[in-house]
Amino acid sequence: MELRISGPQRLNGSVTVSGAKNSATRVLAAALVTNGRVTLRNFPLALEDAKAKMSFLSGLGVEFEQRQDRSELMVTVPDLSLEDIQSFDLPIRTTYLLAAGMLARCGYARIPYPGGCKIGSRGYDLHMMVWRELGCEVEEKPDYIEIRGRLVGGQVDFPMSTVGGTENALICAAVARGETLIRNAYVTPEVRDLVAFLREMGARVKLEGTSLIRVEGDGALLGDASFSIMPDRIEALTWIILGAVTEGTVFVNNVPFDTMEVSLLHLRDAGVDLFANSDTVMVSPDCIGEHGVQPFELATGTHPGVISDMQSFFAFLGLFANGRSVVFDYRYPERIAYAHELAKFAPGAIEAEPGRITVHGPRRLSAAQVASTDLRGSMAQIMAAICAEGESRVHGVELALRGYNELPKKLAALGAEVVWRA
Ligand SMILES: CC(=O)N[C@H]1[C@@H](OP(=O)(O)OP(=O)(O)OC[C@H]2O[C@@H](n3ccc(=O)[nH]c3=O)[C@H](O)[C@@H]2O)O[C@H](CO)[C@@H](O)[C@@H]1O
Ligand SMILES: C=C(OP(=O)(O)O)C(=O)O
Repeated sequence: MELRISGPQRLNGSVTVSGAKNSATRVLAAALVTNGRVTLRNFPLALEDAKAKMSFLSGLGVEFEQRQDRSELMVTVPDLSLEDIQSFDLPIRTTYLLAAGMLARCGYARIPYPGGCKIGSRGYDLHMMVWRELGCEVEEKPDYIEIRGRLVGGQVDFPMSTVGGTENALICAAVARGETLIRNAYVTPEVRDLVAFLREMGARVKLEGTSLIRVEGDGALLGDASFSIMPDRIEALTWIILGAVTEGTVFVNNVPFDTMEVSLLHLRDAGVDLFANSDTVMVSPDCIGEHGVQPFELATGTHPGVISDMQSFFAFLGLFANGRSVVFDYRYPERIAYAHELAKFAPGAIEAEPGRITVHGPRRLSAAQVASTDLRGSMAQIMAAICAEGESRVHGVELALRGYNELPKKLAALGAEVVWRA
């Protein structure tokens, strides 16, 4: 899918941040461990990653009911049928989170190999470690990973900060028989959301500090739950940065400030002074002082710092800064393919090498034809096209739709004139 955009465009209007992709898609998998009915509010129903997971789960017999107008999703899980899975083609990252529900219901699981954005090495050995530590056997088959056994409590020691590993261990432990201790857990805001959801279903999860989690399970499925997905901090930052540089007045609603403090601090340090109340940010030309956006240097890494998924938006902001900005990414040093595409809007302004992107600003952007390489990179390219002089084409924007709920509607609400081509 291609997006054609004639710029530069000044954006005005208001946009409401949706439920977080990196919570909703996890909570959806965790809903498999209930024998009750789950109602998910603030659920990003149009998100491609959520739709892909729902479609796979429908094939296993999971029943969904949607209320589009209220962003609600009702989930009921009758018995799962794993023998008839026709295709294991599910190109999203968190397939491994489906294992807990399958194991708890069927005594075995068959899950697609984890996909997701191609942003460098993304192993899954720690997931296999989780299943094994909790009493199961794991076999890598040609088309899927098979896990067999009954989940029993155990001790999971992570050798590194892993979001996915922590989530997997949590969901498995919630339906395992006995106590599970998760050490060196990595508790991000989205992981906290998952913990809150598991508790809502009746799981006994105790956080001791931020890196030790104790889960008490009795080997049974959990109960009913009604839960509201947290707003997406990455989406919030996207609209704030876009609003700040397009010289209109943009209101961003439903901003989860407490989950993105460091990112907002970096924006302020760069001279972008936001107007904010309890959950709304207003950005207008007045937010940027008379000396313009200031160059900055920052490193993405683990929470509460700037996470890697926000990297491309800071690189984009660097194009408007008065001088040389540097963005380091220690977690995903190979996450630079998009930067080569972004550079086409300002030849010579961006140097990308593994782990480090240098941006020489300020630059007037000119139209370009670019290819999406990953979700956040695709969105940064759309932002650049809105700011660039002339008609740009961004190819492969289905990657952006993986992570931005109702993107066409939101761009239209901000007055962006864009043409979507299949
Ligand atoms: C710590 C971190 O920054 N996590 C990010 C990671 O989460 P995601 O959950 O995808 O990845 P993890 O946090 O689990 O993994 C972080 C690192 O550990 C490695 N690893 C992980 C699991 C495993 O079994 N073996 C293994 O080697 C990965 O290759 C990766 O380099 O990507 C997401 C999408 O960009 C981001 O939203 C998360 O903020
Ligand atoms: C890379 C991302 O997601 P995933 O882990 O689903 O590929 C992201 O959300 O930016």
